[in-house]
Amino acid sequence: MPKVLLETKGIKQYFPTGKRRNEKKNLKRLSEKAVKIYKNDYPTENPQLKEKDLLNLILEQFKEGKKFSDELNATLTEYEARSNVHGERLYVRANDGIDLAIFEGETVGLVGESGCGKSTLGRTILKLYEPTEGEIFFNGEDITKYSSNKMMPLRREMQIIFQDPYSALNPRMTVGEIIGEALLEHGVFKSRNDDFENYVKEIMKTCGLEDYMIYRYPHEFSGGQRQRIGIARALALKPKFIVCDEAVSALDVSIQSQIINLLKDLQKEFGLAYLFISHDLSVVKHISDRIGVMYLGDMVEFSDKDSLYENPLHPYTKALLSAIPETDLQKSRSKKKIILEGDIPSNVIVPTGCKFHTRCPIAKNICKRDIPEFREVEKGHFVACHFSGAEI
Ligand SMILES: Nc1ncnc2c1ncn2[C@@H]1O[C@H](COP(=O)(O)OP(=O)(O)OP(=O)(O)O)[C@@H](O)[C@H]1O
Repeated sequence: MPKVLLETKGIKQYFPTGKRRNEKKNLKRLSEKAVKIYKNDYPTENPQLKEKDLLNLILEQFKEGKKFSDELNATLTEYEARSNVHGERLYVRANDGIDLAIFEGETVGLVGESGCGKSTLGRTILKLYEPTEGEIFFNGEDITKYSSNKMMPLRREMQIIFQDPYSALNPRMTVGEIIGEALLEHGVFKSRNDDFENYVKEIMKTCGLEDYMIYRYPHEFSGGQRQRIGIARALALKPKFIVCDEAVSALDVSIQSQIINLLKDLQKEFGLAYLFISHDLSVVKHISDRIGVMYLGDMVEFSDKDSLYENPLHPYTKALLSAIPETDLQKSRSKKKIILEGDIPSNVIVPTGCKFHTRCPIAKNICKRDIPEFREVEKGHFVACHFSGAEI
């Protein structure tokens, strides 16, 4: 049985956005708008009711699933979401209670649309952000409350590779200095002596970089080579765990597969565990053992790779998978495309009930009202949906 290396329990990461102002005005504006549309769409229904009572009636019907016009639906959804915000401040709810376990030597992929909170989770796990709520364990040690000083020895074991190989490397430092910086900081070497240089060259070689590059500057290299430099830097301290945050997204497809193969080789050689963050499900497929799908700060599905691709249970996962292009023409023709309507809602004013209900093709009344539990429906396959697995 593999050992759990990293675990999060109920991680919440809320970023304050400022004071909540004019909320009463907003609600008033929305309720007036809803009543106006309703009166226009159904001029003969309940003309005797006062505005307030009419609004309550409309909201009741909305929750019961009555089909209104798109405009009225959108207005009522926003009204409900805004009524649902408590307290004085508004927050960006980047992570809204995430449980995750990563085993030694495995790769967990994390997918979801831009802004759903993947990077925030990766950074919170590394304690680059303090979590608003929840707990983080590394190697069984509760590191939630560790100060940056106390985190220092653990930093050797937990590293990150960033998306943009162009901006992530200091242009004033040579490749050797970039890769070796952490070695000096952590006292692995006292100075840039011969042993230091040989060690850096060895790491470079492992990452497919040649010796001569050690005295060169990042701008002299291609995107793929720069990403190799970023990987070498992360690897220098021989970590156990690396967060790869969109590590191949900025690269050409052919270079992407080279870097993924390099990451896989390094994993085998050093027994590394990765949290591999990407918005692209076809990239994640090549490297992950297990995959989590995020939507608006929540983990909505989590499972081993095969189960997820062969038997997706959440309508959002199904929609993401249906968007992957098929190379086989036959398969491509028979593949059902699920087009999600509308935009991702704000993660400040979040929808009530299941956050996905505003875009979900199979949403029912309960979805507007009740938050679905994140539950294990098959061994190791978790999903947060009232109608998991239902046909779309
Ligand atoms: N330091 C911060 N302060 C305030 N809000 C933040 C901060 N970092 C992230 N956010 C917000 O949190 C939400 C989640 O962002 P995050 O970068 O984690 O998403 P993501 O899924 O990684 O998206 P992308 O792939 O575009 O980076 C976004 O709405 C973002 O604007």
